[in-house]
Amino acid sequence: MSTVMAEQDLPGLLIMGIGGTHGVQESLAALLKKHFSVITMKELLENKKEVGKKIQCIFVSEFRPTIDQELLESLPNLKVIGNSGVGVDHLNLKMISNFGVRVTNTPHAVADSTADMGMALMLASARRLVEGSQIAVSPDTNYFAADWLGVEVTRATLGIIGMGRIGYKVAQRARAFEMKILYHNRNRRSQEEEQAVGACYSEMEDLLQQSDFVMLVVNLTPQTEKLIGKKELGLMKPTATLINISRGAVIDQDALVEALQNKTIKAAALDVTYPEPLPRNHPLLKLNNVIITPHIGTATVQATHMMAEEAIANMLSVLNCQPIPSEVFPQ
Ligand SMILES: O=C(O)C(=O)CO
Repeated sequence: MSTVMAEQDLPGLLIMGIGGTHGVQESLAALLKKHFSVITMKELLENKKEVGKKIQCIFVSEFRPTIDQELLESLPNLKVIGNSGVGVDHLNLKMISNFGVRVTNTPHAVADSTADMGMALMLASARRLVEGSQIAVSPDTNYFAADWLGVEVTRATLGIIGMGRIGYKVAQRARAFEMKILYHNRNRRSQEEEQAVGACYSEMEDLLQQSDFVMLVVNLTPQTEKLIGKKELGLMKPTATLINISRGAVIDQDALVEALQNKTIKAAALDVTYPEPLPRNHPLLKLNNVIITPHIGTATVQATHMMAEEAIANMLSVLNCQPIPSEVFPQ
């Protein structure tokens, strides 16, 4: 007897995202279809009453759509929202939990690609890659590298703010560049963990004063909103670079613009901004000491697949009443 469930017997899963015809890349839709009867937003909107009853899970892919009260009211059998990604600041956790719905995230799948992105931004900013690329393709071929010298990250001091999974992976990578690594975190890492990557715990103020590169890797919470403002930027060296791979709102962006314009700090490299994308007339887009990428920390073939796999495992655990690998709770 076959143990493969017929499509109509699989739990209904709503995909919320904007890529491809299913709301995610086709390859991810195929992965999800092995375990779920996949329903698109369009199908739900066409027949809310009937289709709504079938949905037990929502898979939130990369584009952070709104999950509001009205949507939750239309899904009486919803049990879990499987977020693809670690940050859940786009979800109203309290409101969702009032509906008895669990929320899960994917902290393991995102760690390597996001840490790589932090390193990529640090190196790109230090070695002025974006400017270099523009010069290389410009009509003016009469350029001198000596006019736009970069700096080396090797043996420089890196201050990591937020030493969770991603922060720690950044430290592992930075060690290969012989960097002096300072970190600040709510909870200090064990001595063994610190020694394994050669990282020293530091108070925020000391970290900001001593680092050549400051990298933000914290979750966005009410405690970390505008964690880096005028005062903190003022503590940084005028030769220092601020790198953000967490969330845009962790920085007071007006203060950052001012600090970059006044050369309080040398440069910024941001994978995240507030809002995303920035309005095209935003002053950050006019500065040549800034690199901005469009929140692509996990935009790799490998990470998107691992995130889907981690989210699937989380959602199936909820449906099967098993221990949930990565559940997120309201604060
Ligand atoms: O996983 C997330 O939430 C990210 O934003 C990674 O860049």
